[in-house]
Amino acid sequence: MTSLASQFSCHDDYDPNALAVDLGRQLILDTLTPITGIEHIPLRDALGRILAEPVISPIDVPAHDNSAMDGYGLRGDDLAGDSETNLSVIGTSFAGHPFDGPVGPGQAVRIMTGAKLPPGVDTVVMQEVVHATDEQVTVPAGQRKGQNVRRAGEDLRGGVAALAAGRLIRPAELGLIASLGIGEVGVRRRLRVAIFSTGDEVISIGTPAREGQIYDSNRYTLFGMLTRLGFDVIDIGVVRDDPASLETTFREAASIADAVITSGGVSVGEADFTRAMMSKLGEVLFWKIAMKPGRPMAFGRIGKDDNGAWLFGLPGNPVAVMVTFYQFARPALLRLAGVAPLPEQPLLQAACITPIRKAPGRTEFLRGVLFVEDGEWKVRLTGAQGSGILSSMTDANCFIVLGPAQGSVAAGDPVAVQILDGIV
Ligand SMILES: Nc1nc2c(c(=O)[nH]1)N[C@H]1C(S)=C(S)[C@@H](COP(=O)(O)OP(=O)(O)OC[C@H]3O[C@@H](n4cnc5c(N)ncnc54)[C@H](O)[C@@H]3O)O[C@H]1N2
Ligand code: MOO
Repeated sequence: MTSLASQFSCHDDYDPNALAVDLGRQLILDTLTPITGIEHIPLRDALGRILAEPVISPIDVPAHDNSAMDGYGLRGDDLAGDSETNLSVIGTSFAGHPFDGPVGPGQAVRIMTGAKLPPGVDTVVMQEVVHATDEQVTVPAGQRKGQNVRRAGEDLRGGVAALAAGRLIRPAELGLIASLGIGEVGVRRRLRVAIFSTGDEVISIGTPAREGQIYDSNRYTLFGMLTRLGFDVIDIGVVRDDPASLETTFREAASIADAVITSGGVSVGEADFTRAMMSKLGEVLFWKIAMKPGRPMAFGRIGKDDNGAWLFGLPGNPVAVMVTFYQFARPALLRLAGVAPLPEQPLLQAACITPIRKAPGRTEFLRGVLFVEDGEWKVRLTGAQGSGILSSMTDANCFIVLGPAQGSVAAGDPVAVQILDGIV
């Protein structure tokens, strides 16, 4: 690997004292190369996985011209234009049971939605607008040749890539692949991510907390965020602030995972052995990011080749873990897992009803509740915003993103909002 330090320090904008959020994110993305390895799996199992090869359509979808309405199929040239058209009904075309014979001038067929157009038919008139008996149909003036017809291949063309490699398979992709008659797909193997927490004060649930001890929440938020991305999570537990245990754990984690995420120990405290151990075992950069929360962060690689893994050393504070995960680790891990570069998630603009004090110079990610009032997007703060206050995340449905140039926000000012949950 090219030296991370040399790569990053030669960047014009690099400031080791406070790296801009966008720059840090980009530097990480530029460093990572996706994992390799393809698994061929049944379609339903592919939900949430990433295509390792394109899906080539073996057929046109739809396979034939068909009706978009229940009504009458006819020849567009028969339409009289400004007056009614009378046609004789010679049969019915059902979806799955087409009317095979040709439809000649002056003739029509009863046709259902999805039914193949018989030869000669190029136009469908919906049944609600006609007068019809079993033998005869009267079509009103004003119908257009070619209307209400779905053309063969208008969704997907045979021989062409319907989905590119690197596409995340969501419900829409499952349906689209199924529409091609394909029951198995080639996906990237699942990304393996090891997590552990550090700190003598941190204990796992199940152990009674003594004075000064706290329950580990970071492994749970990390487990949740990683699992929702479809990754395999290897939970290593809590590691004491002790160099020997840290060294063993880092080595083991790097040998079994593609990426290791730790929380705590990246600041400058006297018990921050994690930081020293990361430096000893790999090429790791310690960043101060110009953001709040989530100022200290480590990124790099520990271990060598197959025994190595990418490292994200997130700060210990529970909200800082979630913010740095969403802003840095999430896009990086998706790239590592093989997702093709994603368009930037669009930020919404909303009127902030809570005034916020802020000095320019860093990006702040405040926890907010986005809502609609009087037809307008509005957002309010969840309450206290300390980086240890995890209830500010549970109450939130969005981050309010105040960029580096932004100063204080007055009530009613527009702010950028990043929505936490989508519907797909
Ligand atoms: N002199 C300075 N002090 C601090 C700085 C600084 O720049 N200079 N930065 C502050 C910021 S910002 C943060 S964030 C923290 C990050 O420090 P560490 O990554 O070393 O984290 P810890 O000190 O280990 O823990 C911070 C905080 O979070 C609690 N914690 C840790 N792990 C967990 C866990 N698994 N579950 C729940 N809570 C956890 C821990 O008890 C501490 O309260 O440093 C500041 N200080
Ligand atoms: O910025 Mo620190 O990361 O929580 O408060």
